[in-house]
Amino acid sequence: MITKNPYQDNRHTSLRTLAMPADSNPSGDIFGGWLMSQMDIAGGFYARQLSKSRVVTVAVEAMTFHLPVFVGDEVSCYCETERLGRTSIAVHVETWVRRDQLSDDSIKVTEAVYTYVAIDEDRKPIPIKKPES
Ligand SMILES: CCCCCCCCCCCCCCCC(=O)SCCNC(=O)CCNC(=O)[C@H](O)C(C)(C)COP(=O)(O)OP(=O)(O)OC[C@H]1O[C@@H](n2cnc3c(N)ncnc32)[C@H](O)[C@@H]1OP(=O)(O)O
Repeated sequence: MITKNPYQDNRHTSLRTLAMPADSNPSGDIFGGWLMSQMDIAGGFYARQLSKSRVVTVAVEAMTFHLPVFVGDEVSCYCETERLGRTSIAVHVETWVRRDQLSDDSIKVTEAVYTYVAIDEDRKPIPIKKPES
């Protein structure tokens, strides 16, 4: 199902890459684990930028694979803050793919909520400064 990608304006783009043959299973579908890894990196960039500190992933919730990803798909991960805690940030990550390079049509394939914790040099949680509104 092709729908309008609400993130098309690139505001929340945290990662864009290409699904390669080495990322696929013998049937030609892209491994879910590869996608989860890309989404973790995307959410990590987002959380790091927001917290201005090193972050580690503490939990992944509500992982849903809506549709398969194929070799050659342009894969984009988009991030939004789901919840900002004292030392943690929950990031809603959506993954959309584009198959036809000549079209702007995109398909939402995966979404999940990744939670990151800001840490110091001793790997201890540290408070995240609230962004000024
Ligand atoms: C331009 C330059 C570029 C530089 C280039 C940099 C690249 C940058 C991008 C790459 C980004 C890669 C992103 C991947 C990052 C990993 O892959 S990290 C590897 C996998 N993760 C780990 O190894 C983490 C292992 N776990 C831990 O070390 C400890 O559990 C933690 C995370 C430090 C937490 O320690 P803790 O003592 O449990 O802390 P605690 O005070 O109880 O809880 C801290 C917070 O976590 C929350 N929390 C704890 N458990 C949970 C849970 N199960 N669910 C939800 N929240 C939880 C608590 O509620 C609390 O939140 P707040 O209420 O403070 O907001």
